[in-house]
Amino acid sequence: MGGVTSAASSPASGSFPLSASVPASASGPSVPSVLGLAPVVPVVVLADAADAVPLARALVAGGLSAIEVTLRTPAALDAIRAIADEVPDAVVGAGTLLNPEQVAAARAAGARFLVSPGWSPRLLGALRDSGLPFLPGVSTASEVVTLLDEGITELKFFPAEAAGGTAYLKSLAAPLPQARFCPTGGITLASAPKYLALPNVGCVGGTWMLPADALAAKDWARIERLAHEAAALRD
Ligand SMILES: O=C(O)C(=O)C[C@H](O)[C@H](O)COP(=O)(O)O
Repeated sequence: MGGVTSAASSPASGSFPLSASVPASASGPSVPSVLGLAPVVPVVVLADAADAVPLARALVAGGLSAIEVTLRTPAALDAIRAIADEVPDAVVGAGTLLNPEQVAAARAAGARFLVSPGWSPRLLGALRDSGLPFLPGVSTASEVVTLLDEGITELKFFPAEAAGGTAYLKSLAAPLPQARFCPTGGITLASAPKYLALPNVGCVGGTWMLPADALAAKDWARIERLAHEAAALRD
């Protein structure tokens, strides 16, 4: 596993104007890889932070211990904090990060990895400086080339199904084999194995194990069963 290499390699000087606006990460030990955490990462949208701990316990019990909590709701930071404090077997991360302020807030809440649906130079600088493993979202070959040039080899492919799915990822693998992805967006229990079989895919993200009606009913047993089914995809 290559790990998140952004801290290790700096762009060739003058190679791309982005270099000027992306602060170099503080040097330090390399951080673990998001793609190495788990084959399936549940993407959680929580309306009520009180649901965070029982939900995380159900996911962990089902075998999904890397959990991305999206910053799409006001409850998200409290949810991350609660999982970090009370579910030691979970590895909680923050998703839907759009700006440096959210990166700082997610890190302070206890997020251990960071995910964004896309990237900007400012956001990328904050992700790098966080010292945490991160996955910036991309959906085109040019973005992959741009971020590879910045020394970043682990990426989220979003929105996976809408942007071209497995065929697109296969096409990227030929010229850009060093880029590895966590495809997310529209992936299901049925389609996940096709993604996980690709050499440039390290994990997939999705919400299929978190149906809205199960969340609304606080049906943690059902979510645990669905998590178990998803976790079995690694076998
Ligand atoms: O919130 C983010 O940061 C995102 O990038 C969006 C999520 O990855 C998708 O919402 C996944 O949801 P499904 O398509 O239901 O699997």
